[in-house]
Amino acid sequence: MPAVQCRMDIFKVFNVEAAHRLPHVPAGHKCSRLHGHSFRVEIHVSGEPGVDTGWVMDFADVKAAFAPIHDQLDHYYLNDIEGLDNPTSERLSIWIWDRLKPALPLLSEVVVHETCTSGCRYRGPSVAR
Ligand SMILES: Nc1nc2c(c(=O)[nH]1)N=C([C@H](O)[C@H](O)COP(=O)(O)OP(=O)(O)OP(=O)(O)O)CN2
Ligand SMILES: [Zn+2]
Repeated sequence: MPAVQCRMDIFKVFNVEAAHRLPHVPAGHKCSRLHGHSFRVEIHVSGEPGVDTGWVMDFADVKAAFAPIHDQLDHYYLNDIEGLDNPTSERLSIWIWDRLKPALPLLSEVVVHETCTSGCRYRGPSVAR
């Protein structure tokens, strides 16, 4: 009998206060104006819990990996940040993934909640065929 596989997804949630505007929306669109959000960012990590630790990885290590990214975003005007000149939820998810993945190889998903009712879920680049 093969050992039971127990792949799990763990996550940690971070708050990012930031301002932005969307430069490519049609004239008169509300998001062309400068405004701010309390972004909620979920960082998901997938793997098998260790036999002894009982965890996929320590939540504190997820927090430590995300800290430099949080520092670059929190209380900033996102459009000023390199690579975020058009800071949609989609672009922000990719931006976070690209910077976090090297430090967090088990990263499986980045979720950006821009408001209580809208956001983006990104699971990394599609595999080229
Ligand atoms: N696909 C996307 N659409 C929109 C984005 C985005 O990043 N990706 N962003 C915005 C705006 O930045 C806006 O702040 C959020 O839009 P919206 O959900 O319409 O905000 P509301 O709070 O007004 O939504 P309710 O309908 O009142 O819940 C727009 N679109
Ligand atoms: Zn917005």
